[in-house]
Amino acid sequence: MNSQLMQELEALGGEIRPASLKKCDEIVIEQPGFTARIALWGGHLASFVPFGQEDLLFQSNNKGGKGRFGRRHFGVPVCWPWFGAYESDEDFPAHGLARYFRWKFSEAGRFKNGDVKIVIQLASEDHPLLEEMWPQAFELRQVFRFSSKEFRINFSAANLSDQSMPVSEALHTYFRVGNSKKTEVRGLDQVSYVDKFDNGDMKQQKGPITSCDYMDSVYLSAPDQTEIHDKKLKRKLIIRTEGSQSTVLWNPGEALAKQRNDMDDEDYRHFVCLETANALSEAYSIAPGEMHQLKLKVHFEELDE
Ligand SMILES: O=P(O)(O)OC[C@H]1O[C@@H](O)[C@H](O)[C@@H](O)[C@@H]1O
Repeated sequence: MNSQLMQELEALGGEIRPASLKKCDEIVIEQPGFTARIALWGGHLASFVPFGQEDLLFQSNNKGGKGRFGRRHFGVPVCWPWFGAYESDEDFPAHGLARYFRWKFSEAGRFKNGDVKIVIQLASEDHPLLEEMWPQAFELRQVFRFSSKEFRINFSAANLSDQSMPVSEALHTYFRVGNSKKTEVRGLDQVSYVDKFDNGDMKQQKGPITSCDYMDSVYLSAPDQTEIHDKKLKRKLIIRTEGSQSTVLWNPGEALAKQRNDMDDEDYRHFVCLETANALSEAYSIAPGEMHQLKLKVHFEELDE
């Protein structure tokens, strides 16, 4: 780690700490208004705790799946360059490669208004296995922005190859909630969705989603603002997106959670995945030399309902 970068991080009240995940390290920023953690292995926002609040992001105590492509469930994993199963090779992991490699810490500083800025990057040339599995050269970048009331993630993917690059993707946010069964998602009324728990049938949402403990739905042409109303933790999370056509809602529910070794039986009660995505028919291509950005902004407020 270069010493100037470390000094910039320290000036923000930050440090690099060893993390249990894959024996790799993480960036920890402690400010009067919040604490944030960014895991370098898998390159994602792991935790964001505003002062006096519980984490906005879920953390599983389960150590996750075994092996090179074992999954753990916390924070905002990045699914890229494919969402879901990889159809051409069933040995490839679901949800792409970006969450299985170590990212590089590249910048620490502040935005003009004082918000904290951290940047991490992953390039295909950084890892021979990445180049082998996805031969088209690319560079990914995540700019994290933190203030006491919100976090933002600006994820960009550049196609450095000379051929069009097919992409489906998600910022697969594991939001922490008090009780998934008593959590509502608003903002998707009248939106059509693919119900993956019902043979992929196409349906239309009527009103809010009033219980979030068993669902696997890809909302297409989804609006760019949704809300999670958490009655138990008495807070409302307002989620705004850019560059994303699809919104995915996922929670395995009790029975499926029990069948999984990579999460604890009760985990499903404490998260709702609301994913900022381009999935299924909304996959797209990045032209040679071009890039695409996916932006997520999560703001919290007290819920007085
Ligand atoms: O890879 P993870 O974090 O275990 O998430 C898996 C889930 O991710 C969701 O995005 C999918 O729609 C589900 O079908 C899938 O089971």
